[in-house]
Amino acid sequence: MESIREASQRIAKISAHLQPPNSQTEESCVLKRADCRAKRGAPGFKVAILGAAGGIGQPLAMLMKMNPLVSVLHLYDVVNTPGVTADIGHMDTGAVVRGFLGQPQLENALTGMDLVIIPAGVPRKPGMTRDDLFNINAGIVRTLCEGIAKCCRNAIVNLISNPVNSTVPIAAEVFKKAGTYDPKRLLGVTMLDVVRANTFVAEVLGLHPKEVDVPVVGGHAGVTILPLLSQVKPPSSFTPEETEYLTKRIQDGGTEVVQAKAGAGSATLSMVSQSIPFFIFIFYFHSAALITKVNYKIQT
Ligand SMILES: NC(=O)C1=CN([C@@H]2O[C@H](COP(=O)(O)OP(=O)(O)OC[C@H]3O[C@@H](n4cnc5c(N)ncnc54)[C@H](O)[C@@H]3O)[C@@H](O)[C@H]2O)C=CC1
Ligand SMILES: O=C([O-])CC(=O)C(=O)O
Repeated sequence: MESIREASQRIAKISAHLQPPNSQTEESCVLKRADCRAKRGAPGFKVAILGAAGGIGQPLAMLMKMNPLVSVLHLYDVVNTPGVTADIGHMDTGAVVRGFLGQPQLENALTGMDLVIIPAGVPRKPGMTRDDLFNINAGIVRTLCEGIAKCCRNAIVNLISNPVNSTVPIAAEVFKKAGTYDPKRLLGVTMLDVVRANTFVAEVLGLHPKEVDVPVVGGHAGVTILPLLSQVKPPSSFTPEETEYLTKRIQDGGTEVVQAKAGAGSATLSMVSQSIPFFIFIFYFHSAALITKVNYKIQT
């Protein structure tokens, strides 16, 4: 009869793929990556998501894996990246997916990246302002940006972690200290304010949201969010009541979701919904150098 030890070994071997020794499951595979006919280096952008196992990180990773402009996708988090990487990695789209778990793997996650997107950190709970997240998220963003300055100094950096009004300046200071700061390559992601503004204004005007374009300027917290209702396309006029309602709803949109989720986090799906158009915009208009690189790769 099979000993308990042998049975345990056999079960461990069969289920090895469920708990890869690290995010790269190479050790547990019969066929090594080097033996595969598909080689790396397909044309496209190399994208890292830091905080990839979270409420924003997971759907964002899925959409990035579906994006034909992305050739390599690195998923980094301090928890759960093996599972998310295995899941996303089974999608039958072109990008090569690799997972990285914990601080010791941060540098590998960042090396060679063209675009780094950061939703790492804690979301707020009902009763909190975004500023209440500062003490925790500032330190997280600082550490991640120090890694970026060291490992991919020319990458475009998109900060999602709140308070965006403060995490962007923190990142700027880290990059200035490292001598890598380029204001054109550091962006806070506030697209959600535009998404909400288009939705709410369209509702008031009785139009489809895709027919409406509402410019929103300023920051990403309460009264710093400034919808320019006088500049709405198509040109529209609003009653004082409509102006007050729209301004308040757009400015408090994040709080509306936080309260509705009742402690289970903040906006994730609406946040990610416009990410692909936003990041395609970034790919094309914020980095001529990257586009040149991709064109070059496609031609060779
Ligand atoms: N800019 C915007 O429009 C929006 C920003 N946010 C912000 O995005 C952030 C993330 O939100 P969710 O994804 O909902 O939160 P979440 O808690 O679901 O996910 C955050 C992820 O970050 C990871 N993390 C924590 N410390 C880390 C570290 N040192 N290195 C790498 N990863 C780390 C966590 O393990 C977790 O997987 C929050 O700060 C939230 O306020 C949320 C919605 C909209
Ligand atoms: O409000 C929050 O905490 C998350 C956020 O930034 C948003 O939904 O706009």
